[in-house]
Amino acid sequence: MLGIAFRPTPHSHLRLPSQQECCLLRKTRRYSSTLSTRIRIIRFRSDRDYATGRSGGNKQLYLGIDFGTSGARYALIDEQGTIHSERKRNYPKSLVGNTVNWATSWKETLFSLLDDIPASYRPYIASISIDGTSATTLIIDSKTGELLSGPFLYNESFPDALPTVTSIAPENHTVCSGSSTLCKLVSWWSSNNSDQDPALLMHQSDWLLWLLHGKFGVSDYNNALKVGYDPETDSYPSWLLSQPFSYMLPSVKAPGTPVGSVKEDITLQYGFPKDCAVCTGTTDSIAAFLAARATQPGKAVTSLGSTLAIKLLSTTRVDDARFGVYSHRLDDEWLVGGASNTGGAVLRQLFTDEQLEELSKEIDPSVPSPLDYYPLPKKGERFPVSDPDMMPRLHPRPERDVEYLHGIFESIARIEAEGYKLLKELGATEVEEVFTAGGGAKNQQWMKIRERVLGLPVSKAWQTEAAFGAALLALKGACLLDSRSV
Ligand SMILES: Nc1ncnc2c1ncn2[C@@H]1O[C@H](COP(=O)(O)OP(=O)(O)O)[C@@H](O)[C@H]1O
Ligand SMILES: O=C(CO)[C@H](O)[C@H](O)COP(=O)(O)O
Repeated sequence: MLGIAFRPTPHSHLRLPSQQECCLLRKTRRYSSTLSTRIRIIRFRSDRDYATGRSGGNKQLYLGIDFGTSGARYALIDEQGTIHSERKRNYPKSLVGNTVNWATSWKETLFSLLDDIPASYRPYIASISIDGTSATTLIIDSKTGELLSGPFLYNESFPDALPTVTSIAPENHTVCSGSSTLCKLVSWWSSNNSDQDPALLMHQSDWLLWLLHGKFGVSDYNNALKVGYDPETDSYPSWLLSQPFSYMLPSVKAPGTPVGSVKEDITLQYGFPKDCAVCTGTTDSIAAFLAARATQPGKAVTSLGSTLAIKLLSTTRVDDARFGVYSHRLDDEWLVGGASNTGGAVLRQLFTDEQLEELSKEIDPSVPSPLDYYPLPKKGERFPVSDPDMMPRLHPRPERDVEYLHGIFESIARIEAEGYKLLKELGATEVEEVFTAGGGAKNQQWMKIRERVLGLPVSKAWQTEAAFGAALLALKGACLLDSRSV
């Protein structure tokens, strides 16, 4: 599968603390391992710094890899946030019978992307992190690493497990949704617990990182949220630890925490430094939030990828499974939001990216569309309505495709607006500005439609690729390692 090659061009925007500043921060022990502190430091840099793209001349590079719904991409940055190389690959369709063998496809994509990194950069890669789709779950043999079951994808629903999950978890807990990781685990357990060697639950990014560092069962508190991990107490709750399958749960660290070095055979094959660190990851929509560099409560990021995931920085935590609302931890603040199944996947069923681009030019975003759809790629919705049986609504289809597309954009914008309205009603900090990430961020007409429907400033995020956010986690992990060695 040919990737789409980007020329390795330095983008001089993000001004991260230079090596010297990192050392100073560490020496004064003021340096917080929290990422929001790091992003705040970045934010307070003057625009002049960004404009001049001052390069620290730093040789160390940090690799972030984003495993989204339709494809994966990497970003290779330095401490100044300059992107030295980036590349995207769609997933090869590794079929087993008529079904896609996702684990093989992701593994092939991971090592193809490592192959894509220019060899001249590889000896300088100090650390790596990977983000993946949330609640995408694999059941692994904890002795051999063999895949016992799954992957169960982020939007797959297991209603058979809901009665058990709702009987053990607190009311309206995040796990009380058919697509939660815990429902996937309970569904598997109910039909496999008797005859399996010690099995282990891994999330997509945990598993991909394990391929690099070789240590079983390490996750992060963003990916572990939907299996029941409590990011506030930074522990699994007793109602979960008391379950017979609790031995399958991974250990949990903060995103961007060093787990180990890249395995020797991989460092030799690719020419990475022998101490290249592999750091815990996060979910794709949180990586997109990190990339957008929003650091004040009230700022939000909408990831317009195959799905529509919203993340609002809030001083208050809000969780309510009735509506698919949950709060992720971002160091000492909360990312409140949810993920709808609407979004780019529906668009891709109807139009090619080229058609989207051409038809969008004919849309007048200032004129509301009278068409009222609920665009879904198939049955099932997670947020702002949690209903595994909700059917797509994409009719009547007008004669002209441009009118149809306008109606779909407007309808997705209405779902986005409903999502932010719901978060406010549930007590989250009120949204005041929305940055846009993902493939949909390139569409100016859609951006204007969203701005009109949301009644808020809506703009393209400063970095629209989640891979950049994952690279920030790799940078955080490298700084943590340095601070331990000071
Ligand atoms: N010009 C465009 N306008 C709106 N949406 C677009 C445009 N180009 C691509 N997309 C959408 O972007 C999505 C891919 O975005 P991406 O962030 O790569 O998704 P993911 O990471 O979820 O796979 C596709 O579903 C596609 O429909
Ligand atoms: O829609 C998705 C795939 O792109 C994921 O669900 C997305 O990661 C949102 O989950 P979270 O809010 O936990 O990050």
